[in-house]
Amino acid sequence: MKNFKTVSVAESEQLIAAQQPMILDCRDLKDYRAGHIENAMHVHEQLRDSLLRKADKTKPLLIYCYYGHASEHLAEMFGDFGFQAVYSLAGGYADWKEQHKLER
Ligand SMILES: O=S(=O)([O-])[S-]
Repeated sequence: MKNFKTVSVAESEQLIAAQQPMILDCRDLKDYRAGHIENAMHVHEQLRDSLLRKADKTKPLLIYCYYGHASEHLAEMFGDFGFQAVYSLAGGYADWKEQHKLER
């Protein structure tokens, strides 16, 4: 059984507004620096490992990457470690940006 949920941009916005998840960006650092979802943290290996070991497993977690593939693997890993509410952004930052471009 899948231990995380895939969410659209619209669903992720609702999630952010309602539950203030921890937001993890697993793209390259330079791309994170060039722009990221507000309040997202860049996940490097060390942060990932320390979160897996020490973070509150009941706190929702929203993970995104470029197009929504890498984030699924990471989401699965957090799910395997017992995190209870893990979400992967379908379409990744590309979709997020596209959506926000259209709104402007
Ligand atoms: O970031 S990605 O795995 O979707 S290309």
